[in-house]
Order: sequence, then C-alpha cells, then structure tokens
Amino acid sequence: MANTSKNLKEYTRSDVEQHCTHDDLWISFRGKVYNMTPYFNEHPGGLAILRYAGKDTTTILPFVASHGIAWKFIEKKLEEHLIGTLKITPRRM
Ligand code: HEM
Repeated sequence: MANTSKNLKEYTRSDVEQHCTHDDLWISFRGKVYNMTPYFNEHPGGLAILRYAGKDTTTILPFVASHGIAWKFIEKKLEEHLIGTLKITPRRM
C-alpha cells in the first residue's frame, strides 16, 4: 500500500476543526484524517465540500448520490491525502 510508510500523526476532533477553510481544508472519515486542501479546486461537487471542512464525514461521504459511482476513485483520492488518525476523546457531557 502506498501510504503504509507514511508517518501518521494523531489528531483530535478539535485539531481537525481548525482547518475549515477552502485554503486549509481537513476532513475526517472513519477514524482517519485527510488534508483535502489540494483537492478543493478539483472537487466535481464544487463548493459543497466546504460544508464539511474541519468536520467528520463518516456519516455523509458514502451517501452523497454522486459519490456512489465514483467510490473507488474517492477511496484513492482519500488515500493520497491521508495525514493522520483521529484521536478518540470522550465527548463533554
Ligand atoms: C475524496 C474525494 C471527495 C471528497 C472528500 C468529497 C466531499 C464531499 C462533501 C463533504 C460533500 C458535501 C456533502 C453534503 O453536503 O451532504 C460533497 C458533495 C458532492 N460531491 Fe464530493 N467529494 C469527493 C469526491 C467527489 C467526486 C469524485 C465527485 C464526482 C463524481 C463528487 C461529487 C459531488 C457532488 C455532485 C456533490 C453534491 C454537490 C451539491 O450538493 O451541490 N465528489 N462531496
């Protein structure tokens, strides 16, 4: 696998939340963290990706209708932009 040699860092949800703009755009998905900044201008769905900038996309990414047919491609794109894993912290009550 291409990225097994990558030195993955661990990030909290609040770390990810800091990167929430078109020129600094991180997302998390299924426990991993992705820096999608270089992909922003390539996203076929345009600005819609910004709605989840800095957020967790686990419950939405596979369910966007147009993502269905492109899923293999999307998995490849995610892999290319992988920067870390999500540190699971208890939510405040
Ligand atoms: C790793 C790659 C990708 C990521 C992280 C990503 C992320 C997102 C996100 C977060 C949304 C917003 C979903 C919502 O608001 O519910 C979205 C919407 C969308 N994406 Fe992607 N996407 C990716 C690749 C693609 C590809 C390859 C296509 C084309 C086949 C695509 C087409 C769309 C479309 C058409 C929308 C809806 C646009 C709208 O609501 O106006 N995306 N995407």
